[in-house]
Amino acid sequence: MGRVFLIVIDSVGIGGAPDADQFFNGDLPDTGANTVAHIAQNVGLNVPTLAQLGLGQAVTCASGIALPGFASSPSGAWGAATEVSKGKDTPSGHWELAGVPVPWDWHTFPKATPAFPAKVTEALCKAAGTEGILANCHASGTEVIADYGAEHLRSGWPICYTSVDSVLQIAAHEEAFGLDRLLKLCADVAPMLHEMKVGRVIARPFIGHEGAFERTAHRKDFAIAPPSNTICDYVHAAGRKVYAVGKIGDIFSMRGIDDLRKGRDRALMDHLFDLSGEAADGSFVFANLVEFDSEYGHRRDAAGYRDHLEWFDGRLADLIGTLRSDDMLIVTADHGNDPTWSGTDHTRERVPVLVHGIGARELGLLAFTDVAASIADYLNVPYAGEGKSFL
Ligand SMILES: O=P(O)(O)O[C@H]1O[C@H](CO)[C@@H](O)[C@H]1O
Ligand SMILES: [Mn+2]
Ligand SMILES: [Mn+2]
Repeated sequence: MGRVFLIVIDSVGIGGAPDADQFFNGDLPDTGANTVAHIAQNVGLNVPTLAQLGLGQAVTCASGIALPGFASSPSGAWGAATEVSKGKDTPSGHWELAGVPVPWDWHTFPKATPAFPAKVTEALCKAAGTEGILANCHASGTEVIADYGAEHLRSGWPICYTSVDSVLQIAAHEEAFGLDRLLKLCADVAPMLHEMKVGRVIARPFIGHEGAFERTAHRKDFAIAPPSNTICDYVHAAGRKVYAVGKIGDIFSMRGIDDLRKGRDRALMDHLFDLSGEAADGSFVFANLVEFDSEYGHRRDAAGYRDHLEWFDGRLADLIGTLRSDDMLIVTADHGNDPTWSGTDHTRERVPVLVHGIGARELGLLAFTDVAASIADYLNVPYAGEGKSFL
């Protein structure tokens, strides 16, 4: 029996979200944001594997923009999916791809200083054993450690910040503050934040000294559990194996997941090659590659984003070459993060749905939940979630 490989390339949006005007970066709405098209138009983009799967057609389907130089007759099945959840964040996107649109309004913090209400600050101080916290505002994670890292080393106070997403992020020095202490701090305050419908408390450890602080790979997300069964739960309940690669374990609070493999994107691709060889018959491999978003999208680095896409494209060609003829592979995304846009936040966009293994055809405009319904259909497992199979 074939397997399904679902790869979320984090933030690789293709524009055209009908509700983009309701989402903002600073004062500017996300209307017109288009991660893939703007990278291609501004710094060039050579991704023959994704193009062959139908990326160019998906961009046109999502946003009406025609990209020159992309394959004219794809050999994959291609579509563009529209999100309905009222959040342009990672959990919203992944849960909805997994069949569960978010049923509530996320709690976000105001763009003010202090951003956090007194009860949250008090809980942070109590859990950290400190007199106060640093930052307490909206910030970019690399800038906030450059701005407050030295003060953090002097005072020992954790650096607490947020964004337009429903997050409370805590940055602390891995050696001076301690990684275990940071993780415990996040775990201690997470239940209170989840109660407030704040989606995630995120540990953001860093190392280095003044002028040369650097985040490490030990980031950990403490996320609210999905409100109902996801495709992982359905596949797992049917007695099939579910393999998570990258952040997927955190995003789904490990629910319905049998096996977790982590690392940076390059290592995650290696895990996918291993799983192409060893994943069980009828299993589901669910991967997230985050560096498009964390290293290039939020940093507004279009050339870096392009280079990472081109690296992925080459590895994807090789990965497809190792799959079995009865496997299905889907490449999609969870939201946009247009590196040419204003601000440093995600952008509300449609996402590509590029499918290898079901022949060449146009899937057209899809719902995010159609991805989950199609995976259940392909694996022939009972599924009572939302969405319609595109098979
Ligand atoms: O600037 P950094 O710390 O990377 O923050 C980003 O990471 C958060 C979680 O993905 C997002 O909400 C965004 O603010
Ligand atoms: Mn994301
Ligand atoms: Mn992000």
